[in-house]
Amino acid sequence: MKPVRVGICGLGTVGGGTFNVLTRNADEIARRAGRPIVIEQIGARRDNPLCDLSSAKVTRDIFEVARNPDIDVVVELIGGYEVARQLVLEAISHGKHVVTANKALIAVHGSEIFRAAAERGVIVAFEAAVAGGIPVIKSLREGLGANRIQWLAGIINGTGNYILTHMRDEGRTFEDVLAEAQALGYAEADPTFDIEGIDAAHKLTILASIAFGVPLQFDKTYTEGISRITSEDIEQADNLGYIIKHLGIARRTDGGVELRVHPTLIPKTRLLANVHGVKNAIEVMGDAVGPTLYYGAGAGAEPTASAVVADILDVARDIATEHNYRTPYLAFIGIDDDQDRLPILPMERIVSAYYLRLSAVDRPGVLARVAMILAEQEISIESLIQKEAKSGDLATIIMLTHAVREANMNAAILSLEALDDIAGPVTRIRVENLDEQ
Ligand SMILES: NC(=O)c1ccc[n+]([C@@H]2O[C@H](COP(=O)([O-])OP(=O)(O)OC[C@H]3O[C@@H](n4cnc5c(N)ncnc54)[C@H](O)[C@@H]3O)[C@@H](O)[C@H]2O)c1
Ligand SMILES: N[C@@H](CCO)C(=O)O
Ligand code: NA
Repeated sequence: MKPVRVGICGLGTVGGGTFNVLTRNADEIARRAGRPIVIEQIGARRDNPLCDLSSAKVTRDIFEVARNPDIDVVVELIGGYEVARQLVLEAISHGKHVVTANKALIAVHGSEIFRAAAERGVIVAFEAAVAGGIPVIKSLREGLGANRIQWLAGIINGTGNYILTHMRDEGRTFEDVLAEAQALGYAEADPTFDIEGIDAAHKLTILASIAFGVPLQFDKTYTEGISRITSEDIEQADNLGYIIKHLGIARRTDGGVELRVHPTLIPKTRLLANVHGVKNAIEVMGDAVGPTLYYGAGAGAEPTASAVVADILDVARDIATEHNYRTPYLAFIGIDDDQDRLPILPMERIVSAYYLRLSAVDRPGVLARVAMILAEQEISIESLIQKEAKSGDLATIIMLTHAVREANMNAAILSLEALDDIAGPVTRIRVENLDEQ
């Protein structure tokens, strides 16, 4: 059987892992693909010391790989937006299938890329782009194909989860744990993408597109990072039975789709609350199957390579198929129905429960005034703790509320902050209550 010839562009963490997995497991992979998969050429600025390149053909020009007539599949692992976009479009225009781990590229330029691929009859596969080694794209596209997806919620950034876990368990500083995550190859080239939720928003955009058949709309995804989470909030959440995680939530409602990434209190009893370190997990609720959970390593050289190579395998199996009959990689391609027009909801229209932390002057009537403001906005309190201030005359009030529209909560917070009794800004963290809605 004719081999499938692969060109790898970018030989960093994921590129190196992909080279090593493809080389080490070549026999097994060939049996599964029904034909050998060979690395025909590598485009890299520099060699990777973790790879034995003694019999590899290496070029410093990645575009040479995209144009190489002896290559069937171009694997884009350079990251970033513009050069990656040009490289992928160049490969497609030369009739090559593409495998990429680049969520930024898919979330922002995906529509253009998938259209070009559909016109040329080639595949663009991106399993590694979301939650690293976890086959969540495959699960959504194939395994859950019968379902109307109601919501999905996931810890989809390994670096952020690694930081939250080690800060909480070992009391280490944010900077210290981030440096470790970078050294382990988990972080993006610009780690603010991880910390500020941009990377998770890229991934959520992709998941929502597949789950709900809506176009990729990264710019409409609400994005809030973890850099303002304090150890006090982590401790208070803990006392109340919750763990704070950085969650991406996509939920279908009658009015549209909620698409949001933010720190979230999750009850400790939920499986998602027990996903630690670089591990990711995505819970998907389908109307037929009910809740399902996908768990595994969300970043790292070989876990991510596992997904890259699985996509190469898929391409190898698919190569003989007439392209008009392929399952589109994003659900919306070729579909023009109502789902295409489901809007992404502005944040004011999402519904969530909340954790609030306030510093209040410790004097009679304060709680009544706080309760009045919440009542005016139809916010019902689920539990309330008031703690003596360590010094001075301030008390800390911690509240959990029932679910309410974000617009009502915004209005309540404005009124609370305007009270003379309340010192400083009100801390608000959303609480995961998808099962109750
Ligand atoms: N690291 C992870 O755990 C992980 C997991 C999932 C997805 N990803 C994605 O995989 C991609 C690669 O990430 P990485 O962690 O391997 O990054 P990396 O920085 O380790 O590797 C990128 C490599 O590409 C090379 N490169 C960049 N531009 C080039 C050019 N024009 N010509 C030649 N070489 C070029 C760089 O020199 C570098 O070696 C990114 O899109 C990232 O978001 C990474
Ligand atoms: N920087 C990303 C890599 C995996 O996509 C993360 O930490 O999750
Ligand atoms: Na994946």
